[in-house]
Amino acid sequence: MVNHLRWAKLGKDGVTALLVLNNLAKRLPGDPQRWLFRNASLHLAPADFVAVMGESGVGKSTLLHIIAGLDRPDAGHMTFKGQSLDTLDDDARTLLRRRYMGFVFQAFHLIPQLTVEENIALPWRLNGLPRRDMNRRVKTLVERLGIGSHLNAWPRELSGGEMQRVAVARAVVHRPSLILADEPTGSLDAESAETVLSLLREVGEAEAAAIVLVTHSATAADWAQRRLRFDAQGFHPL
Ligand SMILES: Nc1ncnc2c1ncn2[C@@H]1O[C@H](COP(=O)(O)OP(=O)(O)OP(=O)(O)O)[C@@H](O)[C@H]1O
Repeated sequence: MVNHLRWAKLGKDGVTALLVLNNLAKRLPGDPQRWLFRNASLHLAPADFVAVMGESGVGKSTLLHIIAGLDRPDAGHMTFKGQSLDTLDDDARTLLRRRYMGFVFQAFHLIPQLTVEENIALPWRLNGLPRRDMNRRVKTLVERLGIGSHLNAWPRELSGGEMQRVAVARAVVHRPSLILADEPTGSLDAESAETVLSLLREVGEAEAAAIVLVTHSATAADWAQRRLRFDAQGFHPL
């Protein structure tokens, strides 16, 4: 037990881990006799930027959901900021996710009843961060992402690429420690994709936030410091 905790807190180079996945496994949702993936082990330090590639359906989104506490593994262990996630209940996971994580969902998941500005500001408000700094933070992000003229629009009025950039702004607005981005450039042209990736990298550097970027794009993956392939046997260096 002591050894496990020591390993969880310190990487091989002695850097304190932000996130440690230790042999995570998940059964196939529709066929629990079979494994979707096994042996998923990963060590992320603050400011790490990792790209995860892999065939469609291997479980990359499922893995991100597990890291965020939106799904549970069927085996294995996880620690975040040195704390074991294995025994946390759903409320505690929600609090941890809200404060320390930012998630860019593949399907965006913007809230249709909120404007663009309200969607982006939501994590800021939910965390009770100082209101006086909120508008400036949102404005900086939307201008950087080229969606500044849509602040008062409803999500249904946006193109797919605009929705995706709103989702990116919402994922980073509260300066999370860990950004989980599921295909965050999938709906974007090359120039917008570059804007999004440079913003993610900049936020990562400024806040020492770690980034897990799931992508099918080799160009997008090139922005990361480390590239990994994910399959039914876990992670492999690319
Ligand atoms: N809620 C669910 N119910 C049933 N099956 C599911 C559910 N969620 C995911 N799956 C299945 O689990 C497998 C992994 O899905 P997942 O979305 O994690 O893969 P992925 O690697 O992210 O794929 P892609 O690259 O296409 O986004 C797929 O076979 C999918 O059909």
